[in-house]
Amino acid sequence: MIELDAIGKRFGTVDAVKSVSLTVGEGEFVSLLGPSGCGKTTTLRIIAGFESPTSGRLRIGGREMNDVPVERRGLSMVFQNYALFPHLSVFENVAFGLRLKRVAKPEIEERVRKALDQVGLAGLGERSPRQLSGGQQQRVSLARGLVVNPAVLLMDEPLSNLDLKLREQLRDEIRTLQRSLGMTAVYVTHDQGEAMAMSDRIAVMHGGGIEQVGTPRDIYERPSTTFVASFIGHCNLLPGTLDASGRLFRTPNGVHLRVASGLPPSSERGEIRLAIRPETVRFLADGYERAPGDDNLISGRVRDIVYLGDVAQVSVVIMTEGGRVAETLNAAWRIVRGEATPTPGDVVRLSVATADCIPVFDRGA
Ligand SMILES: Nc1ncnc2c1ncn2[C@@H]1O[C@H](COP(=O)(O)OP(=O)(O)OP(=O)(O)O)[C@@H](O)[C@H]1O
Repeated sequence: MIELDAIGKRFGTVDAVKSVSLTVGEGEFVSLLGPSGCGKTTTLRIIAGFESPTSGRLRIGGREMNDVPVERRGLSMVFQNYALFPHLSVFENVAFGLRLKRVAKPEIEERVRKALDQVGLAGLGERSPRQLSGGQQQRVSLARGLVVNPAVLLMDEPLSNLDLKLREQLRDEIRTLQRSLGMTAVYVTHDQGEAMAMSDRIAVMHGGGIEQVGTPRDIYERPSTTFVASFIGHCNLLPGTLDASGRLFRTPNGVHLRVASGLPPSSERGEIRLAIRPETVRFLADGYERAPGDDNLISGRVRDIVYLGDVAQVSVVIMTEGGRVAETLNAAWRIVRGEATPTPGDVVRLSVATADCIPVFDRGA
């Protein structure tokens, strides 16, 4: 449905977007996720037609769009700040696009009522936007986007002005509506939880480029770059090098870990690190001298423990076979009521599956 082919955008000397290629399928919900300034809004504005790319091609529904004006692209955009007309009623705000298109009056009536109904605002059409809460105002702007039956709905941080509870409620509503209408959606956010909960796929952006595209689960469980591993959730990132087979990782302090394969060709790689999610580290019962199956066995001493309610974050200083002190590894200890947790100074044995030791590389911004 949407194809970005090596899209770039330069403002003066700033490369806001660098050779972004991305395909969004019909009916798919894709998020552009990344920190402030990484180029996600600019990418969305290029899809919308508010900015023209400096390089690359954009196609929507198979049609070249580079020179097509905003209003002929068949899409709607929902903004962070709602962008409602304060002097028009809720009804008129939603009807605005239809009036521009000279849709007949009775049809406008019907479509606006339906759109207000879809976003849970039935009966509030005569109010002024000023008489609505932030969440209700964002619902109006969503209804205004939906009422024109767009092939594509673009959303730029639509929930970031709302409080947490409302954000969670609205994100579920938007997702349900998008699915039931079968609309294609591109959603910009810097909130990883939002991207995870809503998206079919996530494109993680950094420094104007895409670092990785994948399902929320791919991105979390199989990060391919250092940035993705650290931006999404918590992650240990051990320094070190891979041997020639690509299956054994060595840290500068002499810790050896067998790893998952699957790094891209060496030409693309910068510095390598080993990504290990804390919850994939298992604590072995006393007396274990070997890790189960093919897993890595790690011995260490507990340095610190932080209680977080459902889990405790345990930082363990790894000890090499020669008894030397090496890198620190954070592990998540699942709290069970009434059971003791490790305490600082304890010697522990840990195991991590080979498949959960993931070499990642630094793509560089
Ligand atoms: N009109 C503009 N003129 C000059 N520079 C711009 C313009 N718009 C964006 N930029 C720059 O391009 C880069 C990317 O901006 P963009 O707004 O796309 O990032 P973003 O990821 O959406 O960030 P945020 O979450 O803060 O909105 C930034 O360095 C920004 O300062």
